[in-house]
This record gives sequence, C-alpha cells and structure tokens, in this order.
Amino acid sequence: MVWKFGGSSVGDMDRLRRVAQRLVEARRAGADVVAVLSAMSDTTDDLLEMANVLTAQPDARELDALLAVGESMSCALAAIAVHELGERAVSLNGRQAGVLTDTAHGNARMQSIDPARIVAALEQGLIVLVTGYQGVTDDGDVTTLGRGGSDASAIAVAAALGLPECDIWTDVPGVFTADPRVVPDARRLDRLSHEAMLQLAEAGAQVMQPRAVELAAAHGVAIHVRSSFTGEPGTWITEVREENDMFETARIIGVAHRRHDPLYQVDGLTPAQVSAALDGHGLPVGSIIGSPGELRFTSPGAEPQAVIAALGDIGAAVAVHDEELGSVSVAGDACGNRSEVTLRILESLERTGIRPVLVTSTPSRVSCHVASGAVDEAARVLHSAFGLHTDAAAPQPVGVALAN
Ligand SMILES: Nc1ncnc2c1ncn2[C@@H]1O[C@H](COP(=O)(O)OP(=O)(O)O)[C@@H](O)[C@H]1O
Ligand SMILES: N[C@@H](CC(=O)OP(=O)(O)O)C(=O)O
Repeated sequence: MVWKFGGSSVGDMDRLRRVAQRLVEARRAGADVVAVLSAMSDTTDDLLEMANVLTAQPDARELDALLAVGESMSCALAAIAVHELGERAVSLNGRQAGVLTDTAHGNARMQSIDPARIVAALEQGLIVLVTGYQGVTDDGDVTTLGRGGSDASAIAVAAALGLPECDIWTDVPGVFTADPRVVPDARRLDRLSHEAMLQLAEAGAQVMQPRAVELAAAHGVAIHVRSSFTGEPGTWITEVREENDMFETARIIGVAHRRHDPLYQVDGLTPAQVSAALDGHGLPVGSIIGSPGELRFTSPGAEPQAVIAALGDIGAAVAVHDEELGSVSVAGDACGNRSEVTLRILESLERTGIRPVLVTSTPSRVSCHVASGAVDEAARVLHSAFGLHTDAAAPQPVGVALAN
C-alpha cells in the first residue's frame, strides 16, 4: 500500500509519532508499507521566507535544494519514530526513490520512477518512507514538483508499484462539496470521479493537487482521501463516472475558491508572448484580455512570485491589478454550457452585493473573480444557491442536478 500524509498530519512531533504508530500497525498486520510524507505543516513556507530574507528572486536551483529539506526531515524523523516503536524502516529521498524529473526547478514534472530501491526495501520487510514533493534531474540536481506536490509523488509511486489505489491522509475526513472550513454545511462526498475531482482541484480545492488527480486518472489509480485524525473511511475518487440521469441538465459537484487569484497587467506584449513566458515556467494560462498595449491575464494557482519571474525572464514588468482579487467557482458536468447556471451564480452574488470583475467559463466550470475579502462569503452564497448542503439528488428548479 502507498499512504500519503500531508503537512498537517505530520505537523508536530506527536502527530509524526501517531503516523509512525499507524504505519507500524499496518506492517504488523502484514502489509507492505510505503508512506510518502510532506514537510511538517509550515516548514516549506518557513524555508521560502528564509530565502526571501536574502533576496526577492532566489536562484531556482538553490531554492529547490532548500525547499526539499522539509520532506527529507519528516521522513528521517518518521523512520526514527518507527525504530523507536520496534519496527524497521528506511527513509528515501527523491533520488533514492528513483523519481526522475525534468529541469523545471520549482515546478518540475516527473518523467519516470524506478522503484527498485523501494521494492528491495519492502522485500527486506522495511517500512519505506519516501519524501514527497522532490525529485532529481538526469544531472543529479534536486527539483521540487510545485506546491502541494506530495500528492503527485504518492500517486506516481503507487502507479510505479502497479498498485490500484493510494490513500491520501489529511486533516479533513474526505472531499466535500466546498471547503468545510469556509462553508460549514458543506457535505462530504462518498465518491466522485477523477474528472470531477480535477474540476474542483483546478478551481482551487486544496485537498488534492490537480496534477496528482491527472496522474491518477492516467494510471487508473483510485484515491482514498481520509482524515489522519479519525481514521474513518473518507471519499473515494475513482475512474467510474457518475451516471448523469438528468437528461440535458447540468450536474453541480461543488464550489471551490482561491482567496488569492490575481489579475496581472503587462504592457507591450502580445497574448502569445505572455502565454510563452508562462509556459516556459510550467505555469498555467487562465484568461488573457485586453489589447497588446495593455494586457490583463490570470494564472490560476500560480504563486505571484513565479509569474513575476516568468515575465521578468523576457524583460517584461508585471503589475498586479490594484484590487486584491480571489476567485470562486462552481464546478460540474455541463454547467458552463448552461446559461441558467451562470445566471443563478451572478444573481446570487449580486443580491449579496458581490460584483465579479471577471467571469470565465469552461464546459465544466464557471469562475468569478471577486475581491479577496468577499471570496469566503461568495463560496457560501453559491453553495447554498445550488442547494449543495442537501442530500437530495433531485433536479433543482432550473434543471441543475447534484452530484451525490
Ligand atoms: N472540497 C474540499 N473538500 C475538503 N477539503 C477541502 C476542500 N476544498 C479545500 N479544502 C481544504 O483542503 C485542506 C487539506 O489540504 P492541505 O491543507 O493541502 O492538506 P495536507 O496538509 O494534508 O496536504 C483542508 O483542510 C480543507 O480546508
Ligand atoms: N511541502 C510542500 C509539498 C506538499 O505537498 O505539501 P502538503 O502535502 O502539506 O500540501 C508544500 O508545502 O507545498
């Protein structure tokens, strides 16, 4: 089995010890245990801040060498905790675990995993602790996989070992119809498809990294998202697509938000030049609007620093739109194709005095950029506007059905 524990699950020494205990119990029950660990809670942010004390633009290679330390620390500590509990364990960093990536420091893509060393350690009966978030280039340089990248590491290790599933242990008991910390009546989903999870994740649902969901879909790995604090069964993300029995109706899965989703402004570039600059750094292109003299664009989920660096590389100065913006999205099958969904979103927000500055839609998502301070309220308003707190799978008045 491959279990991934996020930063919150290994957030302090007690939690780390509890993770070790869980691994030891699984091993004693006869399982081959591989655990992929993230850095302890705020460690990655703390390391980043340390670099930023020295410079606003740290060298990308050295920054990766620094950030990777967090995951190495968790794994070594967990191995020590397992030893103390009387079992054998070994920690493996990205290189030792055979995680080969490209050279895009800060946002590297995995090219292959050679799990030979993991397999050998399992054959010796060891509990194997693998660092999430990090890999190594052909030249032996350390890389990191982008924020939240331990999810992708875990799925990739499970796929490389030929396993059909991977457990993601986190600080909430599964995937909800919205972030349960922001929308108190959000409902936990028992099951959803990779595609549906991807829609939520791309819109900002932090519980799973989008790249990890894509990897899981590509390799047929089912994901079990569950709480490391309670251990109860959580949400299964599987290949099976939900049946949409609502003929020609949209099917709403949930609401996702980003408190910070800036609108950037750049002068004197064409859309293709902006796109090329972002692409060169592996950053997403959201919307691009305006004329070449004065373009505005979004890069959903990208760190502002990374966007500024990407455009800086081609000599362009980027400004962030004067109002601090975030985004809130409604995700679901065919929802972006249905004008009544967009209408319900805009009317509900307007009734609450929230006016989006940018509205974008894809077939599976409608997203609104609103003031950062209004994002949480907007998420609650939209969650309730689509009746997502109820259990009913009945069609809503405008022909919007709920995922269950
Ligand atoms: N739809 C959602 N369902 C569950 N959790 C969500 C959702 N959207 C956002 N979240 C947030 O994701 C958090 C878990 O992700 P993260 O903080 O990256 O965990 P970890 O430390 O385990 O990697 C939860 O605490 C929750 O606030
Ligand atoms: N530590 C890295 C990688 C990661 O995946 O963390 P977490 O699993 O806690 O989201 C980060 O903070 O981005």
